[in-house]
Amino acid sequence: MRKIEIFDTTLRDGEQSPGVSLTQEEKLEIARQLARLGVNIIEAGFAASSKGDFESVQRIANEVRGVSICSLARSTEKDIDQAYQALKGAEHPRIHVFLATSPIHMQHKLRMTPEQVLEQAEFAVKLARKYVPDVEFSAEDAGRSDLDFLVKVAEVAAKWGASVFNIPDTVGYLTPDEYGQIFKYIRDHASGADKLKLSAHCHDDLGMAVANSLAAILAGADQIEGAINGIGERAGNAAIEEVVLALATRPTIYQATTSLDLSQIARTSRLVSKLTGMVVQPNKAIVGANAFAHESGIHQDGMLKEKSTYEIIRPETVGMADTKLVLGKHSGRHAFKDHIASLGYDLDGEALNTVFRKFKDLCDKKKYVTDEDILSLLLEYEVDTSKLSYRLEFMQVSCGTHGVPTATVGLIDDEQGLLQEAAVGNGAFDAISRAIDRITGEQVELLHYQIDSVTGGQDALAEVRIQIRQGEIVSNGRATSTDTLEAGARAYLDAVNRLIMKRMDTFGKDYRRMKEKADLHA
Ligand SMILES: CC(=O)SCCNC(=O)CCNC(=O)[C@H](O)C(C)(C)COP(=O)(O)OP(=O)(O)OC[C@H]1O[C@@H](n2cnc3c(N)ncnc32)[C@H](O)[C@@H]1OP(=O)(O)O
Ligand SMILES: CC(C)C(=O)C(=O)O
Ligand SMILES: [Mg+2]
Repeated sequence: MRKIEIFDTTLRDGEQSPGVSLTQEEKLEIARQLARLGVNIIEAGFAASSKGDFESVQRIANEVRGVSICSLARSTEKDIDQAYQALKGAEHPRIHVFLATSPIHMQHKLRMTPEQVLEQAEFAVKLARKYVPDVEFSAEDAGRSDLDFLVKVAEVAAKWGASVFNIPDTVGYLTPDEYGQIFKYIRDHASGADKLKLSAHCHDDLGMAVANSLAAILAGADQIEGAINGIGERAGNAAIEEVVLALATRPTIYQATTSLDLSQIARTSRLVSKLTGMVVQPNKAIVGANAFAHESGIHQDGMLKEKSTYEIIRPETVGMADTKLVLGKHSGRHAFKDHIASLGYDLDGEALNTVFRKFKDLCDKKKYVTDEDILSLLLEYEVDTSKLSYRLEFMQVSCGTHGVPTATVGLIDDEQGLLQEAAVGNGAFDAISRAIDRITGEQVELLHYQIDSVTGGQDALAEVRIQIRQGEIVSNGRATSTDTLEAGARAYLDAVNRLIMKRMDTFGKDYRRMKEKADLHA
C-alpha cells in the first residue's frame, strides 16, 4: 500500500468560497481539529493577502503541532517573505508558491511570456528554499497548460529544490483520464521528477474533483489537496473525506492509504460547516445527513436483515451516528415494526396492519412524520375501536367572515348505517359538535377544548383534547389530524363514544342510546 499525503486547504482555498470569512479563533479551532483528523499539511492561509490572514497563519504555525503548516504565496519577493515571517514558529513550515502556466493565464492575467514565467518560477523556488527546506510549487491552471511547457516548469521546481510539484486543475476542466495522463507525462519526461512529490489539486466545476483526484492517485500522485466538505473557490475543491473513504473502501483498486483517523471525519465536517456557514447538502457523500439513512421499505428490510445489503461504509467508521431507518411514505411493515418497538410498542398481525395503514395515510398528508406523530397514532390505536359506537364518515364545514358557520356531518353507526345531519353554530367547531349531537341524540356539556400542535412546520399534526359531561359522567376525547377541524370533530366524537361506553358500563347495555333513555337525567 502506498501512503498518500493529505494536504488540507480548507482554511485557504476553502475560505475562498464566496461568503465565507473565518475569524482567527475559528481558523485555529479548525486547524486543531484538522491536526486531530491527521492530515499531513494544513494550508493555514495566504499570509500576504491581509493582516488578518497573516496573523491567522502565524497563530496556527505557533500553536498547532505535529503537522506541517503552510502558507500560499505568489511568486513575488514580498509574498514569499510574508509567508516566511508568518510561518517562522511552525514545527514543520512549508511555503507554497504558485505561478500560472497556461497560455490563457500567462497572456491575459500575468501578461508574461513563457520564458518570463520560467524565470519567475526559478526566482520563487530559490527564494522560498532560502527560508525553509519544504517548498511546494504550483503550476496554476496546469490542466490547460501545454504539457511540454509544464515539464519545463517541473524541471525548474526540481532543480531549485522544491519538494512538491502541484498540478492543479484550477478550473475543474479535465476528465479523470486526461488528468491521470498529465501525472504520467510529468513523471516520464521531467528530469528530476523522481525528487519531487507530485500533488493533485482539483476543482469541482464539472463535478469531477474527487474522480480526478483518484485518477491522479492511480497515475502515481503522492499528495492530494482538498477541503473538508468540498468547499472552495466556485464549485469547490475535492472533498477530502470522499477521496479518503474511496481509498479505504476500495483498497484493491487504489492500493493506497492515508494517515487520517477516519472516526474524526464527521466531527471535522460539522465544525467546518458550522464555522463557515456552508451547509452540507443532505445527500452529500460520507457526511450528508442522508448518507447513512434509508427510507424505502425494501432497503430498510434489507438493512434490518444484513447491513451490507445497502451500506458500503459503516457510519461509525467516519464517526457518524448509527444508520437511520427513516420512516416515511416509502417504508414497509418490517421497518415500521422495528421502529415502534424502539418506542416501546410491540404490535403484530392485524394490530400492526391497522396502525401501519394509518401511518401510511399520514405520510401522504405530511412531509416529515416524527416519532411524536407515530406515538399519537399508537395512542389512538390503544382505544379499542371495535367498541366505539360512531365513526366519522365525512364532514363538510362552511365558515368565513360573513354568514353563519354551518357543518354537515356523516357518522357510521354499526346498527343504523350512515346517519347525517347539518347544524349551524357560533363557530365552525360549535356547528360540527351540534351536528354530531343531533345524530347521536346525546345532550352533553363541553367542559374543555384544547388544541396543540404535535410537531412543528406547516404540515404539523393538530392534537385536540376535549372534555364533556353528561350528568355525573365525565368523558375525555382526543384526536390528531393535519386538519384542525377534523381533529376537533374526531376528538369530540371520541369523547361522545367514551361517554356512551362509560354509561353502558354504569347502567348496562340498554343504556347505549340516549334518545331511548330520556329518563337518565331524572
Ligand atoms: C487559484 C487560486 O486560488 S490563487 C489564490 C487566490 N487567492 C487570493 O486571491 C487571496 C486573496 N487575494 C488578495 O487579497 C489580493 O488579490 C492580493 C492581496 C493577493 C493581491 O491584491 P492586489 O495587489 O490588489 O492585486 P490584484 O488581486 O488586484 O491582482 C493580482 C496581481 O497579482 C498578479 N499575480 C497573480 N498571480 C500571481 C503569481 N502567482 N505570482 C505573481 N503575481 C501574480 C496579477 O498578475 C496581478 O498583478 P498586476 O497588479 O501587476 O496586474
Ligand atoms: C493556488 C493553487 C494551488 C490553486 O488553488 C488552484 O490552482 O486552484
Ligand atoms: Mg484552488
